[in-house]
Amino acid sequence: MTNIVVVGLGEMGASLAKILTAQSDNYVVGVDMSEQSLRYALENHLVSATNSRLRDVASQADVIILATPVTSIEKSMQQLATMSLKKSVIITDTGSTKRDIMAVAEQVLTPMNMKFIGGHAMAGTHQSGVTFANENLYRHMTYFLVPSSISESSQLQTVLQPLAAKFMTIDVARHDALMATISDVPHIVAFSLMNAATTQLGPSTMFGQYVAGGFKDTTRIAASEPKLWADVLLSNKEAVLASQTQLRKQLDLFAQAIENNDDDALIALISSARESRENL
Ligand SMILES: NC(=O)c1ccc[n+]([C@@H]2O[C@H](COP(=O)([O-])OP(=O)(O)OC[C@H]3O[C@@H](n4cnc5c(N)ncnc54)[C@H](O)[C@@H]3O)[C@@H](O)[C@H]2O)c1
Ligand SMILES: O=C(O)C(=O)C[C@]1(C(=O)O)C=C[C@H](O)C=C1
Repeated sequence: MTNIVVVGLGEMGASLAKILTAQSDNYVVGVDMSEQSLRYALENHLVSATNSRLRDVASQADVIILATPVTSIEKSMQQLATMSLKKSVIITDTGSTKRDIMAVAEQVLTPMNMKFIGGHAMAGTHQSGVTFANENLYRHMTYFLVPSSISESSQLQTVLQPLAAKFMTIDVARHDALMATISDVPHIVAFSLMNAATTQLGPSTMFGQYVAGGFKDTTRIAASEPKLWADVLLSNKEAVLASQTQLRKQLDLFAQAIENNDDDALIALISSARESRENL
């Protein structure tokens, strides 16, 4: 029997818990600060048992999965470093950025000989909370793994095999630079588009009836959880700011071309984007 503790029963954690609980050789304990989420998880068989305190269940765990916002993941890692855990325990997380989390791992877990493997699935949606548990969330999706200096990922991959994800080992710097461009700045763009629209048009209830696919597609992720995204953006500060500079340059190129009535420049900019999007 593999004892798995999942901390944070939101979309990512509850989906993991649901898939792992369905395996008869797993015993999955869900931990969350929301009593309501714990009750929902138990009633809907997403977990085998629940507890509101990591401290009460960590010592029995073979695998601990931290699936809360990034700053809470770091706090849990610091708490785990002070606890008496199984020697063989594997600790992992689901955080969207890896630099700060891996730094905490090396700072507090490695000295205690606790193995940590950073995890991040390129899955999920703008929705949050336990009711969005989805057993197909990870299927065929890229799942990045970042082992610490004393760990390797094969054992964790075996435990997570039921997710049917595509596991890929990656180094921290490459991961976070990639995320800045393909996930973090796109969220900033969606938040900014939404705020720019309401600044110009008033509350979205005033213009919602007129929007079609263009606005809906480009702003879906503006409905994401604020604390989660504040944590992501601040934990990938340098890469996000660098990527945002590139975006600003692109916006300036469009502004210039429009200002100059430069049809050729606009067509070149749009054609280049169109070709890249078609080849995505
Ligand atoms: N949503 C996505 O698209 C996505 C994708 C990949 C990775 N992630 C990462 O996975 C993590 C979880 O994201 P999510 O979308 O599942 O979030 P979520 O908002 O759906 O769920 C977070 C859960 O953590 C609980 N929680 C928060 N702080 C806690 C604490 N200190 N102790 C116990 N429980 C706590 C909340 O009650 C909630 O149930 C984040 O680090 C996020 O960056 C999210
Ligand atoms: O599809 C969405 O709603 C997402 O935001 C998923 C998404 C992304 O593509 O940026 C969000 C955060 C990541 O950590 C991984 C995936």
